[in-house]
Amino acid sequence: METFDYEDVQLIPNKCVLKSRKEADTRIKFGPRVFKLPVVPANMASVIDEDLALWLAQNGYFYVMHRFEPQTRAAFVQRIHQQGQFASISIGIKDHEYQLVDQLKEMHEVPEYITIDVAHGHSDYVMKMIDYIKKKLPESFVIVGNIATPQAVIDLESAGADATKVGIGPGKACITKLKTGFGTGGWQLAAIQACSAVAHCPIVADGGVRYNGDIAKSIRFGASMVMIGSMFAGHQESPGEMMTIDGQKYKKYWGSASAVQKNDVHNIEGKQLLVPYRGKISDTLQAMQEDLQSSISYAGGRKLEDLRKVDYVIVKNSIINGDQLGD
Ligand SMILES: NC(=O)C1=CN([C@@H]2O[C@H](COP(=O)(O)OP(=O)(O)OC[C@H]3O[C@@H](n4cnc5c(N)ncnc54)[C@H](OP(=O)(O)O)[C@@H]3O)[C@@H](O)[C@H]2O)C=CC1
Ligand SMILES: Nc1nc2c(ncn2[C@@H]2O[C@H](COP(=O)(O)O)[C@@H](O)[C@H]2O)c(=O)[nH]1
Repeated sequence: METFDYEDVQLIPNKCVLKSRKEADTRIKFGPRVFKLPVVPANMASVIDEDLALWLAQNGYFYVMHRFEPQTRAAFVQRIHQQGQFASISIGIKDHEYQLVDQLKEMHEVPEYITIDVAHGHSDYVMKMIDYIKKKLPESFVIVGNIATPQAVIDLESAGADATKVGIGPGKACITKLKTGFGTGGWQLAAIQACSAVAHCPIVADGGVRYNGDIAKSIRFGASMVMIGSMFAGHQESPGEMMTIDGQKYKKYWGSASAVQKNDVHNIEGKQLLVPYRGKISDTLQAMQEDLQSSISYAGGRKLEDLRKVDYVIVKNSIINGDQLGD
């Protein structure tokens, strides 16, 4: 298999058919709804909270609320539905997580989207949870992750997944590749290509995006939606604490499997770091939209799908993407 990552690939332009980049359509139908952009902030406690989730929904963006305040999830679904917005939550696979599914069913509060969020998603226990959700809440669109291989896509789609989320180890706050030797770190883009080649359902590319152009590359290699953590963690609206060092502003960004998140020292596969402060999230989303419109124009197209057809070259190869172990 040919391996490559975001920084190894350049897409090749085609003749432009647009008078203005504003004509390029970045909308995506994902599950039951259409969103302005094929981009979603990561379902991490350092990236999203309930206020940001509501803002994203109200403004036409997809969101996935994290699962690290487990007792608040049912009330969140109820509250966001009362405000006329869609509910999109995360769930784990431990025994107590089945009670949340039961509770939502009893409350008649069906989330439009449920993301099964575990480190190693290609698992019998994940398939058991898919089966349970599909029996109890069949109207929910179920996204399942994280995975790294075509076989995982095949198995999870067979088990009922409506979308699969690809990316083990490419994240900025991730140390899985260093601690376990496993994952898609250094070949995340090739993993997206391999997984999408067998997929019948949408693929979410998750982790490793460092520049807006990586969104277009993700779409080119088969993603329908792109999940991003570090590039969304530094905003005014982001949950992390603000810090000022030598006059520069930063926000804290920590992994979901970090000691900070787990409050534990066992099975740590994430770290905490500082990311530059970036101001309002609406400005970042606007810039992402403009850059993606420009990408569509370079592709010689009018809409997102036109990115799928462009040629590319591999310009070099990388392994670790510049990431390092934390303290
Ligand atoms: N995308 C990525 O590269 C990664 C993402 N993460 C994120 O960190 C968070 C915590 O994930 P996770 O630890 O799975 O959540 P949980 O703590 O909920 O663990 C999931 C369950 O699966 C079991 N399990 C078995 N094998 C594994 C394995 N290799 N890795 C993890 N669990 C395993 C765990 O048991 P036990 O703990 O006893 O083994 C536990 O019961 C999630 O949000 C996840 O997305 C974490 C690592 C990698
Ligand atoms: N191995 C780990 N991966 C993690 C952890 N927390 C989150 N993640 C994954 O990273 C992406 C975001 O990646 P980024 O490159 O955009 O910052 C996120 O969606 C998860 O899949 C962790 O503790 N360990």
